[in-house]
Amino acid sequence: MSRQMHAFENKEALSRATCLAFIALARQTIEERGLFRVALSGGSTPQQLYEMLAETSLPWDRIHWFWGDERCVPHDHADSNYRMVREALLDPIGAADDTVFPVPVDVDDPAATAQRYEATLREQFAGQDAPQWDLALQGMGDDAHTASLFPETQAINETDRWFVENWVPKFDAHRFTLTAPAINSARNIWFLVSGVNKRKALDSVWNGPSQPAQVPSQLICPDHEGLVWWITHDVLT
Ligand SMILES: O=C(O)[C@H](O)[C@@H](O)[C@H](O)[C@H](O)COP(=O)(O)O
Repeated sequence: MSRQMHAFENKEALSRATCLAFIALARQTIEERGLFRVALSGGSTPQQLYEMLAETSLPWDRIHWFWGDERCVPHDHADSNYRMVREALLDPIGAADDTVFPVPVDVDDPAATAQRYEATLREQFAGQDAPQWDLALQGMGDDAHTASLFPETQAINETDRWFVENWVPKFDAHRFTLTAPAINSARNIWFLVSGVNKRKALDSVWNGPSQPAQVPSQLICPDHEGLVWWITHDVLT
């Protein structure tokens, strides 16, 4: 597995660079295959990227938006990744409903929610062994989780399903997440990581012993060239 790392002075520079790279990749992909399918990360780091993308001009009708993970909350909840992306990007660009594929959260039935989204993904990526995203955007927590693959949780062991519910003891709540195989199948996987609080986690992912149960971001190791880490200098030891 080859992996690249680009380091930037601050989050604005990181967001601007990833925005330019996103535009280039999307244009090239749409030219070659007519459609660009991206699995979005939640959390706070990518929000500025989404806001910058909203100020650009792309063939939005040829971009399909999916979520790599979601919280077990209604779409209008402050913690919803869907709400964050809608406000930062999808509403400003006027994304058409048929290009947006949110996780259909039913807070009373997490299992059914995950099954329904899995069915959506298998429909959208029909005939594939795993969803071949053109781009999967990943964040990383200070515990080295990515998406909602948290240390010592059930979802990190899932290898057949593409999308699952995951009980996360630290939040005493369910989350929803792509499984590692359903992320590794992406043509391009970009981690966006910023903040001194991520330093230890990044070091454990890059330089530590292989222990994915405790360092879930180590599960993201595609067998191709497309893994790129976009980080700020403060994350480097
Ligand atoms: O739903 C989420 O929260 C994310 O998908 C999660 O995996 C996030 O990327 C990390 O927790 C980093 O979050 P920050 O970018 O807020 O540090």
